[in-house]
Amino acid sequence: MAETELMMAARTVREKAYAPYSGFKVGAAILTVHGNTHVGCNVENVAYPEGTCAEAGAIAAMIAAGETQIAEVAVIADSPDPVPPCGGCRQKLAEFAAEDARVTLGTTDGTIRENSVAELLPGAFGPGHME
Ligand SMILES: O=c1ccn([C@H]2C[C@H](O)[C@@H](CO)O2)c(=O)[nH]1
Ligand SMILES: [Zn+2]
Repeated sequence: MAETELMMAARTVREKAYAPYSGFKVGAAILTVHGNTHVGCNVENVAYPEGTCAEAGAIAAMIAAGETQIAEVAVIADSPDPVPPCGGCRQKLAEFAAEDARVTLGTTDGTIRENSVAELLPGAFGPGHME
């Protein structure tokens, strides 16, 4: 099956990742409910915990562009199996995406896996828990 435009956007931004410490480049692309695409890549730091994930970069770009509603997400890495977002990124995605929003995880060789946001973060902490 042909790769989606969203995955192609993630594939392209992945090349720009700054990952000299892990050598593991990741690209992420967000499609918003308004039909716009925002991309991000991982940005590492010599102080390792200061590094940021590709998903976080794409979310930051979306917010900087004035949008808050994620319709779909694509994430890509050069790995044997599709790499799932880390725990922190699952919570970040849940902040801006409906539970049924699709997250497509891909490898550079074309394997994909699809999950909803709710599948990635079941029982998510949300605003309702603070009422
Ligand atoms: O979903 C993921 C998983 C990992 N990474 C990055 C963080 C770090 O720079 C490198 C290795 O963990 O991959 C992401 O950007 N997104
Ligand atoms: Zn992450």
